[in-house]
Amino acid sequence: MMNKLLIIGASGHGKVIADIAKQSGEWGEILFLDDKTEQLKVLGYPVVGKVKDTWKYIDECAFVVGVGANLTRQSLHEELASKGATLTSVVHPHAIIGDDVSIGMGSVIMAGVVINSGTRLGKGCIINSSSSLDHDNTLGDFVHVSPGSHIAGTVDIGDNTWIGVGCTVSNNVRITGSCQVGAGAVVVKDITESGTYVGVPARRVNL
Ligand SMILES: CC(=O)SCCNC(=O)CCNC(=O)[C@H](O)C(C)(C)COP(=O)(O)OP(=O)(O)OC[C@H]1O[C@@H](n2cnc3c(N)ncnc32)[C@H](O)[C@@H]1OP(=O)(O)O
Repeated sequence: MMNKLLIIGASGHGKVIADIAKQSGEWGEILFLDDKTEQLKVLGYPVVGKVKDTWKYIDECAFVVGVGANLTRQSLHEELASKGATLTSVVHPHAIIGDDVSIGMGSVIMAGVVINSGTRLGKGCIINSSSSLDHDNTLGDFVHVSPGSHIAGTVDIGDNTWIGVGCTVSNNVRITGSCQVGAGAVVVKDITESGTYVGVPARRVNL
């Protein structure tokens, strides 16, 4: 098994992934590729090049995309997959993951998360700090559940949907793909059309 982790993106989200990877104890070396930073090290880990340098590391590293924006994360993830890169998930040792939970490749599970049994996550998801997914949820690909959000049981969330910080989603609700659910929203009914939803109860807004 590879013991070098290469994180694409060295900004805030990438930095948190590096910290989780270190705490997991699973990686001997942690590296970044980043197109913007001029820093040689971030959080003490070397920035070894730009995203175009991926090919240099493809045989020796496992990869995870450390970009919060769902569509950008998806496109980088898919580019890596098409080049034959090994994509990996990163799970904080203080996340509680129940039995019969599946986590798609390239997903990141942060500190304080609880995921209960029967829940399925697609690839490239972010389950951010102190959020919870109760039993039998199904999340598509490249979903982001922001910090402190709570998703009750038997909820479906479609591809690329972003659940903002501090949201609540009631049980048995379906949220279609490509939605933004604003900070603090409470979703109590199915959301069947992509768009932005805010408030309590959550309603669609045209921003
Ligand atoms: C570790 C991390 O940091 S993970 C990232 C966590 N971040 C988040 O969860 C952020 C979630 N984002 C939001 O809630 C955003 O406000 C969005 C996506 C809903 C809307 O963003 P924008 O399109 O930039 O809207 P903007 O800020 O201009 O607000 C437009 C209007 O909607 C209102 N509004 C915006 N967000 C919300 C919200 N969550 N709930 C209620 N009203 C809202 C604003 O007050 C404003 O109203 P006004 O026109 O009467 O002044």
